[in-house]
Parts: sequence; C-alpha cells; structure tokens
Amino acid sequence: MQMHIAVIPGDGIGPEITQAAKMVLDKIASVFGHEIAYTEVCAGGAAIDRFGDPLPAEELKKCQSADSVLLGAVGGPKWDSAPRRPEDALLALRKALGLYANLRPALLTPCLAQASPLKQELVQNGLDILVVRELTGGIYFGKRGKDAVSAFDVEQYSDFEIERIARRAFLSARGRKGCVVSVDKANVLESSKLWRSIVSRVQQEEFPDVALSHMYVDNAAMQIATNPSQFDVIVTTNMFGDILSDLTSVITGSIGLLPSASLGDSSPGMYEPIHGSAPDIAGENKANPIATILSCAMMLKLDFGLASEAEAIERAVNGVLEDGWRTFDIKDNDKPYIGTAEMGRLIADCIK
Ligand SMILES: NC(=O)C1=CN([C@@H]2O[C@H](COP(=O)(O)OP(=O)(O)OC[C@H]3O[C@@H](n4cnc5c(N)ncnc54)[C@H](O)[C@@H]3O)[C@@H](O)[C@H]2O)C=CC1
Ligand SMILES: CC(C)CC(=O)C(=O)O
Ligand SMILES: [Mg+2]
Repeated sequence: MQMHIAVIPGDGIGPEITQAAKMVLDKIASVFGHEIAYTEVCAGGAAIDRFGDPLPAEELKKCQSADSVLLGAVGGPKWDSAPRRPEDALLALRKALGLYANLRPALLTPCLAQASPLKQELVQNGLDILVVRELTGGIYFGKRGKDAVSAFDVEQYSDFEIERIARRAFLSARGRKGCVVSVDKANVLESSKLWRSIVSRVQQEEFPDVALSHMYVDNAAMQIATNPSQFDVIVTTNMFGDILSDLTSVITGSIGLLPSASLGDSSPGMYEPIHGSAPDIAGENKANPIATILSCAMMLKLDFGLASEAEAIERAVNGVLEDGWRTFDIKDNDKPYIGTAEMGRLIADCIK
C-alpha cells in the first residue's frame, strides 16, 4: 500500500518522538511491503518562529491532502506570552479536519504495574480504559473574552455534537466489555444536563445492548484513582476528557505511554500522544516515544485498515517492555534506562 503521512514534529520533545515513531513506521513498511511518503508540516511554536503564524494555510493544506497526520506536540514557555499561542495550531487542526472524536486508550500491561503510582493490588491484573473525548466543541471552542478586570470562556454544546460522540463511545463499547460511563457535571451545568439527556437518549434508541451509567466529574476523578478497574469506556466533554485522560495515563505507568486517535467522519485522522511538548526534558533524548509509536499503530489500523501491522507494533512494544527495557519515566528503581532513540530502534528491531 502507498501511504502519504503528514508529520508535524512541533515543539519540545515533538521532533525526538516523531523521529523514533518514523523509524518504527519505516520498519513496518519494509517488513510488510508498503511505501510511505512523509510530508513534514511546520506548526505550533516552530511555525510562529518561522512564519509568525502557528498554522499557516499552506501547512494546513499539507495535512488536508495527506492520508493521515502524525503529530508530536506543540507549545512551550518560549511562546507563553506570544499574542498567538502554539496550541492554537492544534485546536485549528482539529476543527479544520473535523476531528470531533478523540480516542485515548489507557492500557496497563502487568509488567509495568510497578511503574503505576497506585497500590499494586489495584493494578496488578492490568487496566484497560478507553476515554472517548469530544474534541471540537465545549469550552475550548466557545465564545471567550476579557476586559481589564474579568475574563470568560463559554462551555456550549449542541445536540448533534453530543449525539455523534455518544455514538462513537457506544460503538467502541460494543467491541469491548459493553459498558459506558458518561462523565459530566449535570448537578451544576446546563450544558451537562443536555449532555446527560442526549447520551441517555442515544443509548435507549440505538444501543440498548450497551450498559450506560452517569458520573459527576469530581467523583469520576476519585473513582479512577481508587477503583480504576470498574471502567470500560468513559465518554466525556472536551475539557473533562483532557483532564481525566492525563489521570488514566499516569495510573498505567506514565503519560509517555498513552496514544490517541482523533477522528472525524472521513480521513485524514490525526494521531498523537496525549502528552504535551515536555519542555523540561526536551532535547535530552529522554522522552518516552511509546505513546507516539502506539499512535502510529492506531493510525495503521484506523486510517489504513492495516490491523496486522498495528498488532505487529503493539507486540513489539510489549516485547521490549517485557524484556525489561525502560525509559526514565517508567524506570525500575535504580536500574539503568535507555533514551528516546534507543527505545524507538529496539521496537523497530523487534518487528520482523
Ligand atoms: N497535544 C499537544 O501538543 C499538547 C501540548 N501541550 C503543551 O505542552 C507544553 C507543556 O505542557 P505540560 O503541562 O508541561 O504537559 P506535558 O504533557 O508536556 O508534560 C507533563 C509532564 O509529563 C512529562 N512527560 C510528558 N511527555 C513525556 C514523555 N513522552 N516521556 C516522559 N515524560 C513525559 C513531562 O516531562 C512533564 O514532567 C505546554 O505548552 C502545553 O500547552 C500540552 C498538552 C498537549
Ligand atoms: C494543549 C491543549 C489544547 C490540548 C491538550 O492538552 C490535549 O489535547 O491533551
Ligand atoms: Mg491534555
């Protein structure tokens, strides 16, 4: 198969982790007989420095005309007080590509249980939680404004936005344990009351075979930390999903492990680790590239229908971890650890 992938290295650790992921994709191409053409896209802080714009139209076009998009991460303290922030590029890409569904699978393999900050009895049998986060609505895209003494951001959802993300969650649940927990703040927010009623209606009318329960977001945070194995699929709003998925990631060992797929109703999808640009470790060959590498596995499966290739990546990642190789974020006490490029190379070498 010919694959045209737009790659946005972005800022901070972005170039290092996308480089490691490309090594793995190249190995997949050579083992399975595919051809990959990469187009490098400049977005985020790098684009502010180069063009004065976090996402110039030409760079967006490169993504729109690719089969799929791989993103490292954008942002960093250098641009924190810039008039336009690197993160604007990410939001604009998600909106322009219509990527309303963000799938964030948090999977803890037993060999990484020791890296979880939770008590061992909570994680020793593994964890498998899928966060389905709404990605193009809510407070990140609502009206905003400020004057000298106040500022506001509006959380607003329309029925169709809730319906389509709810359908994604219920469909995902059908291929898993069949249980969805919808997370909101319907004891306070009007937008959450609408969220809860639409999610319930979609379940009753279209997915009576899937179990649905509702949870307030504050309780959900506590439940994830104290009894994570109760969860199968969590569906929630843009901001709640952003926050809760950092939590589901760290209980599986590290934020450096969690991949994501951002999907709309047509290609290209965008595949990215859930973490940010990690300025504190950028340029040190220290970042864990596994989240980005597993995002490539999601890309191969979801955008290209290459399930065997995706499984080959997942097997290679598990093999390397089971052999005891670790980056610093998941390191086992005082045992030595390896760098970003070495982890990428070991995973690529495991694909045969
Ligand atoms: N998708 C994106 O491009 C995102 C961008 N950001 C941006 O990234 C910048 C930094 O944000 P933070 O809040 O610090 O979040 P962050 O996710 O970049 O970092 C949080 C902590 O996790 C660690 N970490 C992150 N990725 C890691 C990896 N692959 N391996 C090992 N450790 C890793 C970092 O070293 C840091 O200690 C900000 O400008 C933020 O806006 C934040 C989240 C998502
Ligand atoms: C930088 C934000 C806009 C995005 C974020 O934190 C995320 O998508 O996880
Ligand atoms: Mg986030």
